[in-house]
Amino acid sequence: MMAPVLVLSLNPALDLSVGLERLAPGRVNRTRETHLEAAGKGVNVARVLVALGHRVTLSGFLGSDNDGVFRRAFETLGVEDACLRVPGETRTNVKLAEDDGRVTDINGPGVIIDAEAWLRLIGELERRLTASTGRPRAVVIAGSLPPGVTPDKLGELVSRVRQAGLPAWVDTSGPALDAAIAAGATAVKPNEHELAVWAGQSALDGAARHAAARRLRDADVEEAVVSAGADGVLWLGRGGDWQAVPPRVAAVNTVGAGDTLVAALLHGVLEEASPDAALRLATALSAEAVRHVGVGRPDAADFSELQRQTRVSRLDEGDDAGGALA
Ligand SMILES: O=P(O)(O)OC[C@H]1O[C@](O)(CO)[C@@H](O)[C@@H]1O
Repeated sequence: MMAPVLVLSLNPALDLSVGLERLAPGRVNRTRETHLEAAGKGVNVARVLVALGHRVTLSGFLGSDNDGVFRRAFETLGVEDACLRVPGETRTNVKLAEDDGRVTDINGPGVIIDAEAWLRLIGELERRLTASTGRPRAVVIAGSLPPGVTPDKLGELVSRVRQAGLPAWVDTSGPALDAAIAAGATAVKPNEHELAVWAGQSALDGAARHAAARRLRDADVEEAVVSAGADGVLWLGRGGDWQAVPPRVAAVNTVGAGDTLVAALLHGVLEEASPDAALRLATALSAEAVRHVGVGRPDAADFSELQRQTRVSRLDEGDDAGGALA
């Protein structure tokens, strides 16, 4: 079994994925298929880490009124369920996936977290960070903040993880991203839009995106990772500046691709893979994810081929890197 990881999902979601030919706003639409799944960024990260062989404990908050789908998913996956139950329902997020690959996300705010629930989470985190056995090797905090959890509170989680001497990988956006960076997050993964917001610009591409990613790393982040859909991934970290471009795939549903990237890249770092092999695996798995509803499947029959077709290059030296992580 590979390194144990603690994942904090502060704002999980039931994802209702709806496949339809073309969305006609304001009209009656007929769906082709619908699929309800336990999700949210932290839950998706946990799924991928488990598929890659890690022991995963998931904590955070779940509404006690509708936790059945989550309980069953965690049991099936073999994820240790350390989620705290709070009164109410976990939000349902709707994902409208049209035939041309366009996806419309409709995400709810989440269940209200009061001071008592927050203290319970801090207690749970401290127990995990100081456990004499099964202590995690890394902590991932992924997703938006539910009502009642301020960016400062997210910063408190990051600080506690860092004070315990563990890496904190954070995938969030807006003021929460600022707070995570200020608190010393080890790694952050905005997408290109979230990076533009962070950089105070309307949009970023090419050299401007690379420059903003450099600023992010220089904000004292060890690993700055930027996902940009079919344009690929920028990874500026301790192993240098890297870029990966995935092979073209038929996009069915892009939801979960970024979560797949975070999990698979952390896997590579924990397993001490070379930067090019780690980035190749993570980028290829993220491309695999967009071919269907849900996260990337490392057991896909053509996964080695997807890795082989992923172009990885070093930006600060200019040499093309080869090799795939088995
Ligand atoms: O926490 P946020 O930013 O609202 O995002 C939640 C959504 O993100 C996803 O995890 C995909 O990244 C979905 O499963 C979920 O509905």
